[in-house]
Amino acid sequence: MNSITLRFQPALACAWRVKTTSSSRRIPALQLRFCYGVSSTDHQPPVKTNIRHYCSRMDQGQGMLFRQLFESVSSTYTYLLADTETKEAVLIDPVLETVDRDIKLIDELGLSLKIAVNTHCHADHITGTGLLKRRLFGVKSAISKHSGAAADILLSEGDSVNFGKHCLNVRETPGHTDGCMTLVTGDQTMAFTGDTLLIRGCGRTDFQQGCSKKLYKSVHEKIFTLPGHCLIYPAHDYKGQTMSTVDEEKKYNPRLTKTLEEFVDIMKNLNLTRPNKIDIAVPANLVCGLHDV
Ligand SMILES: N[C@@H](CCC(=O)N[C@@H](CSS)C(=O)NCC(=O)O)C(=O)O
Repeated sequence: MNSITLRFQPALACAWRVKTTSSSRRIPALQLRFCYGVSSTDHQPPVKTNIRHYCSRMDQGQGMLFRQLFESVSSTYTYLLADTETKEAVLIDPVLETVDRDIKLIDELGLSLKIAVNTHCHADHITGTGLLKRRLFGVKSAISKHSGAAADILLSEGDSVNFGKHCLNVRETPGHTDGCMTLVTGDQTMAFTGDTLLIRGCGRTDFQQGCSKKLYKSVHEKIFTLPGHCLIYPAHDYKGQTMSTVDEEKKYNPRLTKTLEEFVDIMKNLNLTRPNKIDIAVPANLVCGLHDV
């Protein structure tokens, strides 16, 4: 079992003492444009999303800061989690175009970003991980070892990503891709499901290493076995939904409440168009979103 503990790494601790504040860790670089727009999937009505920069939800009362951030072109959620005492932070699924926003927030909150983790090798947008590594001193990238992507930390089942007194435990949930993971907080109150489980939906299984049987098994064995009150935070939502719970999805998910055979049939007939950016996003994400990082 591989535990990525941030607090006690001597090399990093030394680096932090030299570079005392999070803003001093910044490396000035690219000016990125914010993109706002309209997003949709084929089978869902388009939703105008340009009024929402991000939504937020604060603190479970356990000394954990939590923010849900939104990128409106790819309808991607990025999640910022931090220990309110040590200020160590983790970012889940950052997007290239919103790196400036993320760095600004991290600075404003006085946090020190330690790990930028991707729940899988995304096909619809380029990850912000590489640029974050370039812009913020000491940030490590992380992704599943089954993703085939390069990163500083290659995660697998049972590993944990620690930030201060908090942690995210890795559950491998293949199906949308082979390297999909769900990250679960130590107290099992929050699960970051990537594209494995979406709110009242799930990730498509028609490209990369997609397999609907694997996805069904992953959801039923690794997510639906979490406590019913565990909050579900997906990597995308195309309808403005922000969160769900295990109990809700077990009851109301129109795909995953079906039998395996019915599910496979539903997934075969989604008829979704290929993501617009797939041909640039996948090769870029295999190298952390940027070459030479
Ligand atoms: N139109 C978007 C892509 C939308 C899409 O395919 N979303 C994926 C997750 S990102 S690879 C998905 O699994 N959707 C499942 C669903 O039921 O919508 C674009 O061009 O980027």
